[in-house]
Amino acid sequence: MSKPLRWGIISTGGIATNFAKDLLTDPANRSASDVSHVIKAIGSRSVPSAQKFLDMLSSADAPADWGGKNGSLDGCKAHGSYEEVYADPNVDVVYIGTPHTLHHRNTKDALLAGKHVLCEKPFTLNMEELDELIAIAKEKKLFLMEAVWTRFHPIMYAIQDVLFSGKLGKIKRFQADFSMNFNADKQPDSHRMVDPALGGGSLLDMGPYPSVWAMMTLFNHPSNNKTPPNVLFTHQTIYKRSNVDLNSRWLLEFPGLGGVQALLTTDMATLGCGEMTALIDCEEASLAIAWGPFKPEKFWIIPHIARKSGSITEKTEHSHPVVGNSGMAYEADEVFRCLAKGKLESERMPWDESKIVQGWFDQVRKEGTSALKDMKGTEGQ
Ligand SMILES: NC(=O)C1=CN([C@@H]2O[C@H](COP(=O)(O)OP(=O)(O)OC[C@H]3O[C@@H](n4cnc5c(N)ncnc54)[C@H](OP(=O)(O)O)[C@@H]3O)[C@@H](O)[C@H]2O)C=CC1
Ligand SMILES: O=C1OC[C@@H](O)[C@H](O)[C@H]1O
Repeated sequence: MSKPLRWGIISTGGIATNFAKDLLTDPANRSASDVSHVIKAIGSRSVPSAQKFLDMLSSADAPADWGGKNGSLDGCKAHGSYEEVYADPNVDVVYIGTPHTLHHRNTKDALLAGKHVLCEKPFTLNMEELDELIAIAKEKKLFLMEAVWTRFHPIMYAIQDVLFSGKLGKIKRFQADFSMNFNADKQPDSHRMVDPALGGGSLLDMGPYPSVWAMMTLFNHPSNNKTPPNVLFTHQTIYKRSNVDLNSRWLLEFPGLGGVQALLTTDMATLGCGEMTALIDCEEASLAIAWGPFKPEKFWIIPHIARKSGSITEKTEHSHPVVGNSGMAYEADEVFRCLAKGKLESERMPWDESKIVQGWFDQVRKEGTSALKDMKGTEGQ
């Protein structure tokens, strides 16, 4: 195994907490004998908050307590600015867990300081920002990846195996949804789901998940030959209080799959059914993916028995849990493996696929009426 990968963590919010804890879990519990992660720096907008985060990691419960006991936090510094993490010589790669509108600024600063970057979803606010980051990564020969963790989960590989084997026949129709009630009315104006200045609304926060299922099952289907879909229509309903989108819908058509249509939806004010997140209707049966869209652990193959068609006769349940971590360690392992091989981008989460999804979001925003419609990014700044 190569040397441990030395992480710097930018921000101390909800997801940075989950990610950092997962770095401290035992890779053996997820059968990853070839990786090793250590955390060398925490960056927050204030020293007390960085220190509090470090203290929390140092006293984390199982399974994240493994790292503390095994030296993964040794020499970790609590910095009162993000810049100090970018400049820290003990850091190889920076994880960015800030609100959406800061992703471009933070990633650019880290790359310009010579660090590899794993940045939370959605990668950027618009295509121009993303193009600029990719150009910098290429020029400086640095690794760059959008942290779409679901791509690396055991269930994603299992679902692709079933669909790509052809045993369900051709895919005919697709729908995927992320609906959850964020109780926006009860949140302060500054909440990242409410505030347009932080990239609020359902599209940018929740949209990566219906998108990941469409990308991994349809776009990456061998018969599709990586042909990008057309966006047939888009719609957004607006939250009057702050003018962000309460829900978004967009309909894709995949010419490479004979015109399969995919309806993608997000809602931040409506609870979905809570059982299912995506449905893929195929010739021989349907494949239904359990909730939640970010980390389902089960899927079902459902025969067309009632309609007396299809060759599959039994409904079957398939369980593929995340093991020994909360689901974010797999993407960290991908970063380790890519860097060990000297790669600048991941084949499982390539730049071009981030760009396809970014293109959908740009179109949905431009065709909608939210405050984010004409919002300028920070590219070039
Ligand atoms: N992969 C996944 O499952 C998930 C991903 N996410 C993504 O992670 C990112 C952050 O989400 P989440 O952790 O829920 O957000 P939080 O609001 O919990 O945390 C965001 C952090 O960003 C830092 N920050 C810097 N500037 C600001 C600002 N102006 N306002 C607020 N915070 C600021 C703060 O850290 P500090 O004060 O230390 O600088 C803050 O704690 C988003 O991109 C989101 O889409 C979110 C949830 C799940
Ligand atoms: O990425 C995410 O997944 C889980 C959701 O609760 C969260 O809002 C979103 O950012």
